[in-house]
Amino acid sequence: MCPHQNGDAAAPNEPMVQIPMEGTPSNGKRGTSSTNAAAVLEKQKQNPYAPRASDFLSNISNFNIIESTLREGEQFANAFFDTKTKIAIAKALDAFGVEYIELTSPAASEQSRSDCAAICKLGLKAKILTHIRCHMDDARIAVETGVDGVDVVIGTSSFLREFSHGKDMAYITKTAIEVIEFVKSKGIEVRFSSEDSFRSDLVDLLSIYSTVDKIGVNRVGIADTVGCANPRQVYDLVRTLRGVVGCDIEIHLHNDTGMAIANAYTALEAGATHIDTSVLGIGERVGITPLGGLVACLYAANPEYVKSKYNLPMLREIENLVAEAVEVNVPFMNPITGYCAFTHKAGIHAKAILNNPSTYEILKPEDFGLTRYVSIGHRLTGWNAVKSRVEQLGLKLTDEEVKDATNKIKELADVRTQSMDDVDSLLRIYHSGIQSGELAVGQKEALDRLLRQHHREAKGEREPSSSRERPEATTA
Ligand SMILES: CC(=O)SCCNC(=O)CCNC(=O)[C@H](O)C(C)(C)COP(=O)(O)OP(=O)(O)OC[C@H]1O[C@@H](n2cnc3c(N)ncnc32)[C@H](O)[C@@H]1OP(=O)(O)O
Ligand SMILES: O=C(O)CCC(=O)C(=O)O
Ligand SMILES: [Zn+2]
Repeated sequence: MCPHQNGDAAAPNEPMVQIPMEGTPSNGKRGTSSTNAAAVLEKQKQNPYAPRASDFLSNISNFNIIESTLREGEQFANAFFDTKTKIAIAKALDAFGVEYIELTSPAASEQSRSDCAAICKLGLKAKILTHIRCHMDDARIAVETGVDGVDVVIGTSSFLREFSHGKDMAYITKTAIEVIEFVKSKGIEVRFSSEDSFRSDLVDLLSIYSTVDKIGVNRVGIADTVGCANPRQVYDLVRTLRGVVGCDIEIHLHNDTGMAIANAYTALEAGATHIDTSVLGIGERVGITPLGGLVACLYAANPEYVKSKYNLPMLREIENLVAEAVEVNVPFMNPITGYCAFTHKAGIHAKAILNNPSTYEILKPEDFGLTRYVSIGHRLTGWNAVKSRVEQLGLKLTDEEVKDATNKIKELADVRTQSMDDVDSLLRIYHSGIQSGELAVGQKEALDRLLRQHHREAKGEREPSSSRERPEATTA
């Protein structure tokens, strides 16, 4: 079980030191889209990766999240959300600050319809959307639920036209107009999306988007339904569409090849305004752009893009809520909340992290209500990490002595990873040996004797800790 799911911060099965957050220098900030051209050019001279003047289309500092855990997420094979769980997830997402919450079609089942109506009555700040087929029957049910908007979708690729609904572009266009005008007549938002956009004919796409834009659709949506798109294709399609429609542009990206976060970021750079996410990325197959991963990616561009809008420390709680609801663990490599997301191990990393966490961290754990750790009791450790533990324990050792003790930790860790208790006892024994004069730097046999003596004394009081013991994280 991941420690996060026990409500604990990241902490792998190794001894770790929690290190201070104070005085952490801010991450290198990149300019915003409002930066003037001269400043941008100057910045580019210093950093070729800084935003370019041509990035005028970019919405990375100004975007909306359409959170689809309660629609796309319900399509995850393991998902079953009862009413109570749906309400808990909707409330948590609202408290986090997402702009929109998308719900399963009320045409799916009677329970789906009544849950949709119930969530609409919660009075959340987030706008509530439901997601329907491009069909008048679905639209009539949707507008009666009390939603703030309806997301309409229909497949435009040859695959879907042939093997799903069997309709041609003329029929799709005619029905889209009818459904959009009907939803608009109810005074609520309407979005039109082409399913499987990246395998659709570009002329067909631009033609239907242009038509629905002209009749006043609020947003058009692009969907990488099969997860086949790469960032360059996403950039090209969104940028082209940006030149064709005046309305907002939403994008929905599946993660079959692991591109969903990169593609979402690129879509914003190209002028998309709304990104679909789900918590932990759950959805059909391997799902879509994960909320946490998107937040991490935008934070890395500039922390203010997300800090100003979202309650970042809630992310872990929301992920745990959804993970529990769909009976999965938060993946160990999950951005931000993964088991070891803020744990540093190798000696070279540990030294630099202790001097300045930004050396090896692009995300500040404290911004997410999380804690940074340095792992010590392993063969990759270094004397700087050990010294920081020595200081935390209030022991007085010279640098030479810390290096000597570090050699012993490495020798022991070559056999098995040392727990925090193991490291602490070794350091205390080493320290008292030095204080009493029983030990001096380099006296390996004397140190071994003192350690053996300690183990004999401890025997019977407690079992030696196992190499995979749950670590204690100590406060700095
Ligand atoms: C890529 C996506 O994730 S899109 C969203 C997917 N979401 C859902 O499917 C919601 C849950 N779905 C359901 O509960 C059901 O599939 C329902 C209620 C929507 C439809 O159920 P059924 O009427 O039994 O049809 P079934 O699911 O077998 O087939 C889908 C039907 O919708 C039609 N269809 C498929 N996509 C669309 C579309 N975008 N617009 C209009 N009609 C469509 C198909 O042609 C088929 O029609 P048919 O009954 O004439 O064969
Ligand atoms: O409505 C949309 O834009 C996307 C629908 C969907 O889930 C998909 O195409 O994968
Ligand atoms: Zn999808």
